Amino acid sequence: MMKIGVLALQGAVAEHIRSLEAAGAEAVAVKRVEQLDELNGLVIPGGESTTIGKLMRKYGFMDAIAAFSAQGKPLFGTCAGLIVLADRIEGNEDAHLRLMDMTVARNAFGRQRESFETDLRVKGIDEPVRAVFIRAPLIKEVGPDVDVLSTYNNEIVTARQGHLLAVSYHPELTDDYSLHAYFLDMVKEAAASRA
Ligand SMILES: NC(=O)CC[C@H](N)C(=O)O
Repeated sequence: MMKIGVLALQGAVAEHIRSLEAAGAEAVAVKRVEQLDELNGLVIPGGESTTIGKLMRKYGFMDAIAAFSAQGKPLFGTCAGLIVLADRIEGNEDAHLRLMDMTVARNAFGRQRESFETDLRVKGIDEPVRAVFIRAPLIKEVGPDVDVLSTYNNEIVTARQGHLLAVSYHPELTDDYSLHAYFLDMVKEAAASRA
């Protein structure tokens, strides 16, 4: 069985663990870099990206996750986790892991629409995906290696670059496990190609 970690420094951790288990994976909360060695994939959850970034630096996760990614092990960033994966953040803010070739805007929906739910069409998933947006970021620009998997009002909200998956919403807050299942497929493929 594939073992997937959820970075547990801040944010929606338990919900991701539940969704990963429902999709058929073994899931664990990750608090120490040593745990990464035993994982096939890692989720970076939603929460507050500045806080997550600070704690990642403090506990040595920046280099450890970069090395994890360099082995081709998949990463899945949701909401704040998407911001953490991005190479560029609008507004002169320092980026964090800089793994995905994209520019993101934080809190991009403004006050009127701080949070809402909708059904999204996601490339590679047959049924519409239930998505909860909470003070969500948007992907403003992507490089040539990034595949856009879904848009909302013509703005990019789901993207994939090889073994890296990013969504601007919270798929873990619904009973729809299709994105976690999609990520689990990415993890299985990556593990098979490393074997
Ligand atoms: N729900 C979320 O993860 C929101 C992300 C948060 N607004 C940030 O910029 O980090």
